[in-house]
Amino acid sequence: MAKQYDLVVIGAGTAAMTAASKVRAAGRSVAVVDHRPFGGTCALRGCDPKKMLVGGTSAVDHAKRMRGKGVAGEVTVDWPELQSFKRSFTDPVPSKQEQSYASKGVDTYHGLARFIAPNSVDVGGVALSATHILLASGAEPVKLGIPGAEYLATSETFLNLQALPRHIVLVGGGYIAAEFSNIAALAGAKVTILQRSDRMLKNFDPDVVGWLMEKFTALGIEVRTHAAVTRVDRIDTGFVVHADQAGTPVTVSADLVVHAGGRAPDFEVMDLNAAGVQLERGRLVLNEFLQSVTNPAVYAAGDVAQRGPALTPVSSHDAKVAAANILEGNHARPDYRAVPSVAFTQPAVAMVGLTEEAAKAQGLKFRVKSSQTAGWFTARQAAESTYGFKTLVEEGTDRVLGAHLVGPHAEDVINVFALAVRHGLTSRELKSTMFAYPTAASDIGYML
Ligand SMILES: Cc1cc2nc3c(=O)[nH]c(=O)nc-3n(C[C@H](O)[C@H](O)[C@H](O)COP(=O)(O)OP(=O)(O)OC[C@H]3O[C@@H](n4cnc5c(N)ncnc54)[C@H](O)[C@@H]3O)c2cc1C
Ligand SMILES: NC(=O)c1ccc[n+]([C@@H]2O[C@H](COP(=O)([O-])OP(=O)(O)OC[C@H]3O[C@@H](n4cnc5c(N)ncnc54)[C@H](O)[C@@H]3O)[C@@H](O)[C@H]2O)c1
Repeated sequence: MAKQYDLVVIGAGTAAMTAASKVRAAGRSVAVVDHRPFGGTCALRGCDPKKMLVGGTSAVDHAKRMRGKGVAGEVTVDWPELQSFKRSFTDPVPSKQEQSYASKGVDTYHGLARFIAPNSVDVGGVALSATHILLASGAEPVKLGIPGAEYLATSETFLNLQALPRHIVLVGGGYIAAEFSNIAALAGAKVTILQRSDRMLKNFDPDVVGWLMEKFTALGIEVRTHAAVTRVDRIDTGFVVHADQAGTPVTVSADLVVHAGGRAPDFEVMDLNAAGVQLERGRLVLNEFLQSVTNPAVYAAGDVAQRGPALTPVSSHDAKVAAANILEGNHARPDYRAVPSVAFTQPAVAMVGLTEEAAKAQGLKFRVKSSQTAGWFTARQAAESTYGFKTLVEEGTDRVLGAHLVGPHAEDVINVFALAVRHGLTSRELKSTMFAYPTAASDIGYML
């Protein structure tokens, strides 16, 4: 006989923890299912382990920048030690998460969840039925559909490398390529990025990314744009990556080839047909309440929902919305205004709100202020030559529409702009705010 719950959550990542906790706190019975260690992508295979590695490589970058300015000697990354440092965070995550679920009275199941009926899933021979089922099953690297794709290492493999290969090729030029190239280059590897588009980090402002590319060059990272990877061959000494670079076939040899070509949900294993959950062009068909339009028992949150950007804060935001609708009936809608986004390069690049292109497309009248500011104190004090910004402010209302930053502490300063954009603060209000000095946030007034 099937075990009965008010809510079954598929996945045990960020979205799952938020939704399960909220629904359980309201007194409902909840089960969480994952076929991998509990904790999900961000804590185990994404944001957090990545940032632990960045902790080491950014220290090396800073030491290098300060050489001849009061810091002497060679500082290098000890990769195995840095990996141990990372594991000091990641290793305890699954048991902590399971303890957290247990302490809340949430049941946990290990195995792949597969629908067997509109309200039921099978997990390794155990049937779970529920009034509601939340898909919080995240995303996986997309299938690149090229010969030799099986030779590509995933981002997870890269984050767990016990030894750093000499030459790494990254297939793709988005977030993962930007961040991993910096980690690998600062740890001593030769890095080549093969990016199909005309530039890296397409979500970010082109000028700001252009300034960042100068730093990539300084780090020795080779970025090839208009280079679509078409095939990967395995040879005795490693791999040969074939690409079509602006119509010309090129090859690059590598010791490791890493998939950085995008992520998408994998619905195959879940058998959505058995639940009557409709997909359209690879996406769940959801209403404004994050509920399946064809099976009202099913909601979705986070990367699997593909509604907001595939970022951790969006997963928890979606989960709060879905939990509220499950508990109280449909009334909450996700609000994706001003989701800040950061690529943790050296230095970080960050954005929030509208790009110039998007603001123009919306027919808005706005002023742009933009400058490279390596001469400002924030950059000089950090001995960082890459520092710049672009801000968009609406004419008439004076509302801050968007901010695009690259430089020391951009990953933190962007949150102040996020507050302004989300809550409709004006440029005047931001400029009249006192920020502690000397901090990078104290530059905000000059950026507007
Ligand atoms: C390398 C990397 C770095 C990143 N860095 C950042 C960052 O710095 N900042 C940021 O905001 N975002 C970052 N992200 C994105 C972020 O990790 C995701 O947006 C977020 O973790 C998604 O959370 P989620 O709860 O939606 O899904 P996940 O955390 O992916 O959880 C889904 C879980 O569902 C399980 N699952 C899937 N199918 C089934 C099934 N059928 N049965 C049972 N279990 C199943 C999976 O095993 C997985 O554990 C990064 C991603 C990657 C890959
Ligand atoms: N700091 C962060 O917030 C962070 C970090 C890492 C990942 N993420 C999340 O994970 C997602 C996946 O990251 P990602 O970097 O894999 O994807 P991405 O979508 O950021 O970039 C993928 C890039 O790969 C290119 N590409 C695809 N196939 C290619 C091919 N055959 N040859 C050459 N280029 C090819 C695409 O043109 C695209 O520009 C991100 O979209 C983001 O949501 C976030």
